[in-house]
Amino acid sequence: MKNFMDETFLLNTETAERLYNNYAKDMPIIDYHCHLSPKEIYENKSYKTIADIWLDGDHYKWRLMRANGIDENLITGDAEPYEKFLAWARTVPKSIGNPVYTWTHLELQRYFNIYVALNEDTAPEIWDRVNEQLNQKDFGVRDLIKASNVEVICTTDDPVDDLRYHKQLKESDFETEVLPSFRPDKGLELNRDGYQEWVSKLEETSQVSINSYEDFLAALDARARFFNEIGGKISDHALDEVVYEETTMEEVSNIFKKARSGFKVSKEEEVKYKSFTLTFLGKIYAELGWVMQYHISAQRNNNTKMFQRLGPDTGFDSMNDGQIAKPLCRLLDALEQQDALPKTVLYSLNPKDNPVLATIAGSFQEGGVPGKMQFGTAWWFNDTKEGMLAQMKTLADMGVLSSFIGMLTDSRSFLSYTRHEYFRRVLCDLLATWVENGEVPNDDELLEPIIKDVSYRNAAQYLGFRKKPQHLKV
Ligand SMILES: O=C(O)[C@@H](O)[C@H](O)[C@H](O)C(=O)CO
Repeated sequence: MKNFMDETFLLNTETAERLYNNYAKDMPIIDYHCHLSPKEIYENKSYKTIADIWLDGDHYKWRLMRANGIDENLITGDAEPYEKFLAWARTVPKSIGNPVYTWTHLELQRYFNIYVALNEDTAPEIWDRVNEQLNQKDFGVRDLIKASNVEVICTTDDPVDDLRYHKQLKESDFETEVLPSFRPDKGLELNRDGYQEWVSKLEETSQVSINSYEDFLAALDARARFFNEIGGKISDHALDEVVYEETTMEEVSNIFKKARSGFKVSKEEEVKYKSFTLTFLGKIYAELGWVMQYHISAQRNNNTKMFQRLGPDTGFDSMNDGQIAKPLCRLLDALEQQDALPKTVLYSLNPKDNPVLATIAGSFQEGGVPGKMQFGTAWWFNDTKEGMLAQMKTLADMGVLSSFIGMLTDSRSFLSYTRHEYFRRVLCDLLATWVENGEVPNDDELLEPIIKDVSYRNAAQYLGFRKKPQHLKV
């Protein structure tokens, strides 16, 4: 029997241990999608307690605590940090099998050198030992990022954001690149509250007077180029449902005018507006050489009472089960027909879509760009051992696993980089299984480059971070 989460954790054969320790373990991290605050990175925020860094914004933990019957006051309410930590310590042992159980202990091990299981009995000691370290001078978020060997962080940013902290970080001596991702969701949701205010902010930040849909597009273009100047290389869209209908600039201009006059537009009009706007944005991304990410099939903010109380991204979301294949293919094909399909990463929150996305990606690959179209890593409810295995097996079954750009944290916590270790262990154990079963030669000349590419080098190449010579040394 193995010891609890020892150095062979998730590595079930000597082959797996060799592959992970020799080729994955020490690779740098490129975290190309997360929700960390660039302000907190710039200010090198430090935390007083483990409750602050663990429980202040991580809705993965909040969901588990609710499922364990913990009162909301001890989750997002005004309970004392120590009481919230004890409530989490009561929840962790109940959550065996959940990745957050594993990540909790990986984080205790990797950042605080604590190798005991967290529960009510060990909580007081862990609270004291962790907080003592957090209050030392070299435990700011920049120290945590550096200790995690992170080379690039792509945050998620609204086009109307002034990116002041990205600019200041770029001018600072912080070695990790912190780059903005262009996330224009609020400009696509013209029937949602806040759309008019958002367009006004877009007008102000782009300095483009928006009196027509063409002006609106020009303003979006201006902001994308601003992001590009600051070093942005990636965009991101939440397509909770995928829609596409042929339309024209004239038709959508009239829809835009109707929306700007304060009227709700019909579902058909919304679809046409989104279709034309997404196609326009895709062309910009292609011209700038950016990567375009589509995060598909989230069903968000299901609990109205809690959405009104806590807002979005607070643990009340689920998978959507919409049909995505046809509209997604039509959207991508519209760009491809104009030779304007950018490098694209397709994620779905519903694993029923895994083979759909893997085969759609295969419909739009292009010579000269290995893995141009990516079936993206297991996302959100799927970034579990089984979810990662399912995604990589589907990709291997239907595409080229060795071109995969690998894992991201998608997190709001500065301790989440252990998710890359978790992923790399799952990857190496998967390849080792194929070797042990005789499906793949036990040949490190074959296996080493694949592991290093999927763990790090593909993301560096795909996102255009390859220019740093040290990238090529690993
Ligand atoms: O980018 C998204 O839409 C999601 O990742 C969302 O931010 C969600 O709250 C999340 O962080 C899941 O990991």
